[in-house]
Amino acid sequence: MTSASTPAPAAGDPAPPHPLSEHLSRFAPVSPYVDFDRATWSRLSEQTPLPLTDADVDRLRGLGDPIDLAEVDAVYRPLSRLLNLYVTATSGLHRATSTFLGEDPPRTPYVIGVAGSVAVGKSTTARVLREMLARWPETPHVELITTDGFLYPNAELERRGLMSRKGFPESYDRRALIRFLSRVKAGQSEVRAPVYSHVTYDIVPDEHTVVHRPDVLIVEGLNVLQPARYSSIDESTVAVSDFFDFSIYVDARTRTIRQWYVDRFLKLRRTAFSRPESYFRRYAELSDAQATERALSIWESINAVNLEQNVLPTRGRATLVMTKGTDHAVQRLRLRKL
Ligand SMILES: Nc1ncnc2c1ncn2[C@@H]1O[C@H](COP(=O)(O)OP(=O)(O)O)[C@@H](O)[C@H]1O
Ligand SMILES: CC(C)(COP(=O)(O)O)[C@@H](O)C(=O)NCCC(=O)O
Repeated sequence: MTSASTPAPAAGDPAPPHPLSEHLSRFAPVSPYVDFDRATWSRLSEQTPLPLTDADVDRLRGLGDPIDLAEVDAVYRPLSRLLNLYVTATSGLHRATSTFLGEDPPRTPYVIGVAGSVAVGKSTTARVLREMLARWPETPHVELITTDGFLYPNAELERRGLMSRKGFPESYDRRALIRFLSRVKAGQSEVRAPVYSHVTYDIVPDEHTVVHRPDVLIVEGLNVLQPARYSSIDESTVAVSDFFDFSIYVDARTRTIRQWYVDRFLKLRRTAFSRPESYFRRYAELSDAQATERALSIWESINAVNLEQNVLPTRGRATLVMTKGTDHAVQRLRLRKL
């Protein structure tokens, strides 16, 4: 009912404020993110050239990830432009600090973390970004490491009772990873990281990747956004993410990722699992139904638990959250503005 002193709203007038709106807005959390749908995001960098070709994307695509040039154009072109702006701004900030201190330190690498569940496609995201960023004249030298190299070797995981918790935060040598990152950030000319093999399911003895003072280092792994853990034995409470200048969380619904994990497991039977040195050799002979059952059991007992308990809770710490749909295409992007 409308009273005589309150004229009826005309069509097109804004809705009157809810009587409690002022009160409620005082308590409503302000999102630190600005939200984009795919189309709005893709329009953000129309002037930026796309440096990759179909052949490049074919080479970078991970197993089970159907990424194509249209996806790179819509999602990664704006992202590489944004990162180029951030890299330039950050190096200006470092120069200001050096001027203030009267020092001439080595150039500090710009470090980008890529987090998300097992099988969500972090590797493809990290590889495409590496390629795109290396095409900018400011950052020709981009290196990529995955945190699986810092998992404890299986013998040590067994000693600690952690063989069924591979990928959980406690299965990594966190101090070694932090040592590695501080050396890279300090501009050391050669920093070594251990190597993990998905085929032997273990650290490769006596093998290392060497990072040579990159302009940008991309660090990809499940747990890279974990907060520091305080421990009275380990006096360091530094987190891996303290070394990041930017971080990306690759996201999708859990039930979608579970399907991707199962699909990939079925494909791996014909490739990696059938190699004589494969830890999963016994799975190569399984029927589709048996392999699906095995994959679901690994997913539910290890990867889903880790996702829910450790990985998903770190999503809100990322600078950018990229959310994929069931077809792997990124549908939504949230960029931290606060
Ligand atoms: N059992 C396996 N054998 C061989 N390669 C694997 C196996 N599991 C995963 N991979 C590969 O290892 C890489 C990392 O996988 P994962 O940690 O699940 O991250 P993501 O799928 O998010 O990139 C991917 O390229 C994937 O195809
Ligand atoms: C090696 C991984 C822990 C991922 O390591 P990351 O590079 O993300 O640190 C993961 O891919 C894995 O193998 N998890 C064990 C359970 C499984 O086989 O799915």
